[in-house]
Amino acid sequence: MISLYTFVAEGSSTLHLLQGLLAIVVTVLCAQILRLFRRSRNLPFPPGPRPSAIPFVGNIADMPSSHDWKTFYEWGQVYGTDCLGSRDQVAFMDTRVGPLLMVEVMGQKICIINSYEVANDLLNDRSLIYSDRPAMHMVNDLMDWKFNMGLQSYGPMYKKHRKVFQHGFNRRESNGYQHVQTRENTLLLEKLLTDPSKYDHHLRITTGAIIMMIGLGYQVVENDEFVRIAEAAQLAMVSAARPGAYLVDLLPILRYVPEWFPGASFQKVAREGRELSQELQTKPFAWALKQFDEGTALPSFFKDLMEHKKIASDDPEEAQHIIKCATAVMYATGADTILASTLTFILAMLHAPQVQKIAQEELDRVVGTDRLPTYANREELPYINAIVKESLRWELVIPLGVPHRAMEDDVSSGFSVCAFSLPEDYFLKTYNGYFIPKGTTIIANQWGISHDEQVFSDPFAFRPERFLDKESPLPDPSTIAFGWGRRICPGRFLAENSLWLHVATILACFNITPVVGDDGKPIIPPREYTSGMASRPLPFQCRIDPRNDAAVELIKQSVAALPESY
Ligand code: HEM
Repeated sequence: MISLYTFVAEGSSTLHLLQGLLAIVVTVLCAQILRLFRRSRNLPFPPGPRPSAIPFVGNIADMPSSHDWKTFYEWGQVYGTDCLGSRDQVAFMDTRVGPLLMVEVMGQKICIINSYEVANDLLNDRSLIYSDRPAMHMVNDLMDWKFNMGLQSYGPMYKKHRKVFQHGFNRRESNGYQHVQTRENTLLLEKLLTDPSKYDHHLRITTGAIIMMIGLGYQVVENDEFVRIAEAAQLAMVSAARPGAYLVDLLPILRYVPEWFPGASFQKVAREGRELSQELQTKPFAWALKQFDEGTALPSFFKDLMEHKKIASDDPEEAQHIIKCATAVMYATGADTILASTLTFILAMLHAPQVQKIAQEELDRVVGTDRLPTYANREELPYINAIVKESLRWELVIPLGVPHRAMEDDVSSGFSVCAFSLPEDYFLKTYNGYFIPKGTTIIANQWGISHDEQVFSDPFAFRPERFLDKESPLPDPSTIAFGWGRRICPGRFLAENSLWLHVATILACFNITPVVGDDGKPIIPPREYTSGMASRPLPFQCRIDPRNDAAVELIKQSVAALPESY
């Protein structure tokens, strides 16, 4: 029997035990709070413009309204040397455009990377923690672009979507589509011969035709409805997807504000974008499905996936949904990007006429003038290959890439010898002295990286020669222009194949020259580009004339030799 004394005694020892436990819990909690406090107080974030004194709004007033990549590059020059890090790191950072910056907008931290090394360190080497996407409420939720795996969070469903792209557009599969690119490109040469002033229109049709045939087995026609839908939907999306373009991305509650509410004009933009997105997802797919069911579908990415549904998912319904999304993504993103890079190449030929001459000399020497260059000549044409690289570097199709998101605090093991002493674990919690917390949006300023003059000297000049120096090779621009790590563009092999053929064959057959003004002087169009997630040259005039009679004859013969249809 327990006496009152024992009860009190046992009760008091239980009490002591509880007190002891409580003390431990409180100590652990305090330590955690202190750690968090110390982290937020002491661990420095990367440098950047000073935020507003008004709480929460942060750098909203500093954010550019267009061509953000140029502002971010300029910020790099201003804030570049404000860094911690090892002596080597300081020397490295002192001489460069600021490699890593941070701003905060409405509580959202945004890291901007201006350096190839930092982009590689974070987005390639640590892609395990940097492969997510920010939520992008305007585009994903309001405009219904959730179908686009390029904007999806990194998780099991995203991985299924990504797998079908890896399967369809790895290097070997992409090379399997060269016959489509060759045919459509030959038809492009004929159009350039007949009506050169509409070169941009012809290129638009060609890039659309290539993507529609490869994606769906669909042959485009003049004023094609599917091309129109894809272009309009894509345009709406890239305008809205620019980081910080819409407040709803930072204040998701605004999603519920009705369209009629004063100041809610973004809801109208969203509704129009949503209608286009829905057309994009359903109309071409319904056409392709009909062909497939009737047994008349031509070989394509779509047909291959329908015949091997298990690549997408073991569940047939889910598989069909993934295939529908993948084909819509393919023609929504594929055509415009290839078009933009080819337009950049044409603009560059006006800015660097000597490049054209050297390329034509190489083509005449290696390929001759009685046939068109083909993919089989690729290895033998280093200067043409260098023009393709320089076109991807000189101006970027997606200047800021697609934003990534840190899924964890970056706890790299970077270390440093500093002028002042810091706790031992300090550099275990930072990237070269800076702390990048979970949830930070990461923007790789691909335009800034490609114009870092410590890497690419005279970065604004179009100089393919820079890639011919075997002694000190430069980073390949395709390792910048197509993005990073696990989110790297899965269409890059296909895109490079298209761009290469456009460059090689256009230069083999035509001279690209400026139009001449009334004063008899050549008019070199300025390097002006559209703003948004994707960018392309503003419309410009140029002359595209056949090099000689032999070139005219060559194009005619090449077209005549094409098979009637696919
Ligand atoms: C010159 C042409 C192209 C350029 C410059 C380009 C560039 C890019 C870039 C920068 C990204 C973001 C990568 C990242 O998050 O780090 C991307 C993603 C993507 N691209 Fe491309 N791209 C091109 C052509 C294509 C083509 C032809 C296709 C389709 C076959 C395609 C399909 C995609 C897809 C599906 C994604 C999303 C990848 C993901 O989030 O996992 N792209 N592209």
